[in-house]
Parts: sequence; structure tokens; C-alpha cells
Amino acid sequence: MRRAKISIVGAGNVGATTAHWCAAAELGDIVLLDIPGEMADMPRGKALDLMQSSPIFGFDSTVIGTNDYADTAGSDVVVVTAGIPRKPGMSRDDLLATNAKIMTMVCEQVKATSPDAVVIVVSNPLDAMVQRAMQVTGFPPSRVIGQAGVLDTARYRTFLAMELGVSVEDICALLMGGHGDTMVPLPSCTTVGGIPVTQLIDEKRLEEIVDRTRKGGAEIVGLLKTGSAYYAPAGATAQMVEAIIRDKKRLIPCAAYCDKEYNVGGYYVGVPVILGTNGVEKIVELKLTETETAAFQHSVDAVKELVSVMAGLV
Ligand SMILES: NC(=O)C1=CN([C@@H]2O[C@H](COP(=O)(O)OP(=O)(O)OC[C@H]3O[C@@H](n4cnc5c(N)ncnc54)[C@H](O)[C@@H]3O)[C@@H](O)[C@H]2O)C=CC1
Ligand SMILES: O=C([O-])CC(=O)C(=O)O
Repeated sequence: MRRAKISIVGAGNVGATTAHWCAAAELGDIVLLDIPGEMADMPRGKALDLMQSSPIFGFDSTVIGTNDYADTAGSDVVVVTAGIPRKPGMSRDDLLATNAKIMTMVCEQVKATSPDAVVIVVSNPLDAMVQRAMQVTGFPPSRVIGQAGVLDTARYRTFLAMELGVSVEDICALLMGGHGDTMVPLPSCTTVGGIPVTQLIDEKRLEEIVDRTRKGGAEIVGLLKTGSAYYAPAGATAQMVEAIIRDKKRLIPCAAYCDKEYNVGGYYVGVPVILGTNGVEKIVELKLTETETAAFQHSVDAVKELVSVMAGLV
């Protein structure tokens, strides 16, 4: 049986860690690509190091490092983590100009070498970067998806489990909106072992936990000092890769292209989707309360604003 081919563009912290999770789960053969220059050999070094862990973890995925898109040709999934991360004091939006240029260069190559791939964008500011990736590749929007919601929800679930002293496995939650301070929690879709979270945590404390989730990326940036989070972001990305490669039909929040859905009008924003081999196979439309609709609209407006700034930049 042909093994799936997964290419990861950007062999930095998120890219290399995604390669690690994908290899350990034997999701397919992996190509790790980064730019030529002084550090040209770095992806080859990381790939070889990962390969040498295969006898320990018992995986037969191959991992190669390269600077040449020819090696990524015919990928089933391409993950784009290329770009700069933020440092303390910066917002994700401060990365817009630099990362939009990088995203354009990367996606021109992806379009030429892996025209049938499903593309998962991770680089920030996420919602604008995934819009740029869709524009440059010209791929159907269902095959260009952004990773944010799985990470944001994982953070939320972690904090809820810590608060209640229960297993993370028993926490089921959903967040919507952009990957930023405007993300929209949905307490009505958050349960602990089937019990609505609102029966276990009072409103004020829940709002504090939501607030910590919103600022979850910045909290890690403040601790690391030199860059941003990568273990959980890479785990979230690998979960999306798995849903696509194994056609799992996971119902998870991703940045998906919404036109009529939720009346967004042609932008990427975090919504619940069904993710399978074809990428986004369905956007699930929930009935939101008035307050949730207003918060979601606020989040969409922030994404629109960023996309319009990006259009004026490049
Ligand atoms: N969506 C999300 O939930 C998250 C997004 N991020 C974002 O992911 C991006 C990567 O973060 P890290 O891996 O921590 O950064 P990093 O600095 O460790 O790695 C980025 C890599 O991209 C490479 N790169 C730059 N230009 C390139 C190009 N034209 N082609 C190929 N590779 C190129 C760099 O050489 C570097 O190795 C950042 O923009 C960060 O903000 C990070 C965490 C979560
Ligand atoms: O905070 C950042 O810059 C990286 C990121 O998106 C996250 O960890 O959520």
C-alpha cells in the first residue's frame, strides 16, 4: 500500500515537532523543508536525528530534510509553518508583513509541486495567512485550512481539567472565531463527562479560564522569551494531518473559508468542521445565542481588518 506523503515547510520549532508527532504516529513519509543559506543543512540534520529515533519508537515512516521543493512533489498534505514567530511585547498581527511575503513564496512552490495536496497553514497571523495561501495556490478553499481551533480548544480543555481535577479526556469543548484575543468560547458546547461545565464552574471563574485561554499563546511567549509555543501547536497540527490522511471525519474547530456560512462573506475564521481526506468536508453551522453571535461578529471583523491591511501590503 502506498504510504501517505506529508511535507512540512518550515523546519523550525513547530515544523520539526509536527514531523516528530506525525512520524511517531506513522501517519506517512515526511519531507521537512527549509530555506537554503547558512542553515541549509538544518532540515537534513533534524530529519536524520528523527529517523534515528525510529528504532526506539518503532515507526517505519521515513523522514528526509531538504531545501528543494522537488522532494515534496505529489504530497498528500502540506503543512506550512514557515515564517517568524513573535517575541515578548509583540502581537501576532505584528508578523503580518514578513509572513505574508513568506507565505506567498511558499505557496507558489506548493501550487507547482503538490497541486492535489490539502494544505494546513500554521504561520501567524493565522487567519490572514490561510487566506493568502488560498489566494496564491488557487486551490479550492476546502483544501486550504488553518490550524488554530484545535490548539485553542486544547488549551481551554487543559485549564478546565486543571481547575476541576479531572482527566482532560473527559472535557469536550468548542471555541470559535479568529486565532487571537477575540476568540469566542461556547460554554453551551462545553461538557465534563457529559455534564454542562456551567453546572461545575461559576460564571466568573469560567470567564477567567476563558481569558487565560485567549491569552494562552502570549503566556508561553512571555515564558520562553525567544519564540512561541510549539509542542501543543504541533500536536494540534498532527491531529489535523491524521484526520485527513486517515479520513477520520473528525468534528473539530479549524480556520475554514466561510462565505454564506455564519454570514462571514468570504473569509477564514475558526468554525467547527468535519475534516477528512478531502479537507473540510462540511462546515457545521450551530445556532448561536445573541451574545455569541455578537462576539463571533466582532472576531470576524478583526479578521477582515487584518486581511484588508494585508491586501494593501504586498
Ligand atoms: N497557528 C498556531 O496555532 C500557531 C502558529 N505559530 C506560528 O508558526 C510559525 C512558526 O513558528 P516556529 O516554528 O516557532 O518558528 P521558528 O522560527 O522556529 O521556525 C520557522 C522556520 O521557518 C523557516 N522559514 C522562513 N522563511 C521560509 C521560507 N520562505 N521557506 C521555508 N521556510 C522558511 C525558518 O527558516 C525557520 O526554520 C510562526 O509564524 C508562529 O507564529 C506558532 C504556534 C502556534
Ligand atoms: O502565540 C503565538 O504567537 C503563537 C500562537 O499562535 C499560539 O501559541 O497560540
